Order: sequence, then C-alpha cells, then structure tokens
Amino acid sequence: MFLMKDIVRDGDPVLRKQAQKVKFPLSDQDKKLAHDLMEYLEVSQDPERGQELGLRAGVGLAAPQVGVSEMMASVLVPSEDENEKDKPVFKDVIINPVIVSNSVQRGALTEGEGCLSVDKDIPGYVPRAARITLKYQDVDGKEHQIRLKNYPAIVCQHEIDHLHGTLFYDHINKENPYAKTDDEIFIY
Ligand SMILES: OCN(O)CCCc1ccccc1
Ligand code: NI
Repeated sequence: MFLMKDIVRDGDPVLRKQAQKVKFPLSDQDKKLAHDLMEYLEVSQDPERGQELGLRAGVGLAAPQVGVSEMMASVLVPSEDENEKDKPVFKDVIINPVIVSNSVQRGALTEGEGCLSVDKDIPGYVPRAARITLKYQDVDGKEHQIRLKNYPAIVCQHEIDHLHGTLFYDHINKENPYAKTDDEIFIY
C-alpha cells in the first residue's frame, strides 16, 4: 500500500526522466506495482480510509511518482453522482500508453490542476487536447484503443506527461496563467 511518504516530490530527478517501456508478460514486481498504483487511488478516494491514512485523494498515479521510471499509470475517474460509485467514468492501469491522435480543440479544467508530487498550488489553466485517442496495454498485455474527452482525457494526458518527465505546470502560460484562446473549452 503506497502512502504519502512513498510519493516522490518535485525536485527528484526521476520526475523529469523519460520512463522505460514495460515488457510483457509482466514480472511479479510490475504486477504488484500495477495493483498498488490502483489501490492508492481507490483508498484515497474513500473518505474514511483516505483520511485515516492521511492520503491526498488522486484520480491518477504514475509509476515515476513512486520512484519507478516505467511507462505505467493508474487512472480512476469516479462517476459524478455518488450512488453510482461502482461505475467509474474511466478505471484502468494504462501501460505503454500512446496518444495516437488528439483534437485541434484545446480544453482545460477551470480550476487548474494539481499533482501529488507537487506540494504547492500552482494557479493557471493547463491547456490540453480536449479529446484524445489513447492506445495502451492493460495488465494482461491486451491492447486497447479508446477515445476520451472531458475529465478522463485531461487526467490521462496528465498521467502520460509524467511518463515523459513533464509536470502540469510546464504547460501554464508564464506571462498570463489564465490566458485563453477563443476556441478553448473549459471542463468542470
Ligand atoms: O499524477 C497524478 N497525480 O499527481 C494526481 C493528480 C491528478 C490530476 C489532477 C488534476 C488534473 C488531472 C490529473
Ligand atoms: Ni501528477
């Protein structure tokens, strides 16, 4: 079980490295990593258990954030309404993910982004592709190619950035953090 003490913070070089492709079939170590990356999200999103363990809630967690420079990240975007808890909008461990295409249209979260590896709040819009076509392998090595939009698309781009050594604030406009072009959509 990962705890906050296991999460690498900004400044550690592992967060700025290009992660290595994961080989299949997964080693026992990689199987455990995939499980633990998803377990963190599930527990951190459970109010009682998350609080009890002092976890910052997260909708994604990339292997480099726990010091493992491999192309693997968990994503768990819960459904908006509470009583649909067991039907998340997107839930999977994405391995060797590739964004095969993205919309010209950009999108950003109105409240900006945060990161479990960045302790301070960094305000500003994080412009991303509004829609993406994502190709990845799951823990069984099965290839998936899916189209994502809105929050799941934003989260997956945030996680895939981690695998290439990019952090969310790298995308924030230095001159005007809230600069927006007219065709940008805003989510949430
Ligand atoms: O890398 C994931 N982690 O730092 C948790 C935060 C995830 C996240 C937060 C806001 C927008 C997109 C993704
Ligand atoms: Ni992050």
